[in-house]
Amino acid sequence: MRIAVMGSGGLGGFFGGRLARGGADVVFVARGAHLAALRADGLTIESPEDPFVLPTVQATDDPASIGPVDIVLFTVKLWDTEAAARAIVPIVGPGTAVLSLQNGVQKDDMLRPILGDAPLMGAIAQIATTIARPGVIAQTGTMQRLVFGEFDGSRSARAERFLAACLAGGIKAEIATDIRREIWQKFVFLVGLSASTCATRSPIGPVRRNPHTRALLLGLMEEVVAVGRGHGVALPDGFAADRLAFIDTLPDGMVASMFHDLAAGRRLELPWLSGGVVDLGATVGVPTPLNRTVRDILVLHAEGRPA
Ligand SMILES: NC(=O)C1=CN([C@@H]2O[C@H](COP(=O)(O)OP(=O)(O)OC[C@H]3O[C@@H](n4cnc5c(N)ncnc54)[C@H](OP(=O)(O)O)[C@@H]3O)[C@@H](O)[C@H]2O)C=CC1
Ligand SMILES: CC(C)(CO)C(=O)C(=O)O
Repeated sequence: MRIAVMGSGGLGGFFGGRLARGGADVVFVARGAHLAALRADGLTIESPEDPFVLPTVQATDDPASIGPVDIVLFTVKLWDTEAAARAIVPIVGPGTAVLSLQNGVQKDDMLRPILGDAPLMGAIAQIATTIARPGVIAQTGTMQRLVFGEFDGSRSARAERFLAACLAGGIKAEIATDIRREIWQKFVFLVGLSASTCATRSPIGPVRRNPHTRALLLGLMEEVVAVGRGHGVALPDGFAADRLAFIDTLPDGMVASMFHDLAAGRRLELPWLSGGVVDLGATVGVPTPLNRTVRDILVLHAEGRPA
């Protein structure tokens, strides 16, 4: 199976590395010092449960040079989506599936005008990874799960083939029957975690223990559920409370990736997290005052600190 990883950072480097280890023919699209390191020294995955090194990998900054592929793992930050989507047009053939593992619920709608409906397969990733240094991806914790599926709910041959490639590489993967709901379910949790930890500048432990911030966390997630339902997604009753119970099982020091970006003065995916909740709420008349407040508190940091 020939796979291109469009954006070989924390997420793409980790899953692309495991797919290559499992025997897939993987080409990593990267740039700058990270690309130079991948070419010179291969890819290193630092992980508490399963570290490994691929001494040589195929890496390029020019997707057009790759030729048609079976799968594109689309793993750039959300602000790079349109440019990266245009760059992969030459490698998307009639049988190619494009899986955006990005966060948020608007990602596939951003890809659709550029790539069309047919290549898109829905997907979510549950993992915590980052580029530790050029050529090196670090995984925090041991959680790793990849869920994907066709938007029409069918169990397609291309999804089955990709599942087999994932399992061969040691990825905990599964095919979903309702991938849109899966994407929203992750969104509920992620918006709660990112908004509450970033707004309070605190990891999740203290947030969930204090009654005021606990209520804020629950309220943020309840708004996402209401917006999702407004958009026709069958999120179950009590789903926000269910996610709060899940959050109670996380380590005290857990934060969202947006917290790391905020702390480091990097650009934020805020417009597609709490900002996305506000925008999508407005289109269906669902009020989102808590997410609006978080967005408005953080918006001055959304472009990152000037260099
Ligand atoms: N990391 C994680 O644990 C998780 C991340 N996600 C989501 O996945 C997405 C990706 O996140 P993450 O992997 O952390 O981000 P990273 O910044 O680590 O990786 C993205 C990589 O793509 C590169 N890139 C962007 N555009 C191009 C281009 N045109 N050509 C070549 N390389 C390009 C970036 O390069 P440069 O640095 O030069 O911009 C960067 O190396 C986000 O939406 C995030 O929310 C979801 C679940 C977990
Ligand atoms: C919460 C987590 C780590 C789950 O994958 C995530 O997606 C993020 O912080 O961006």
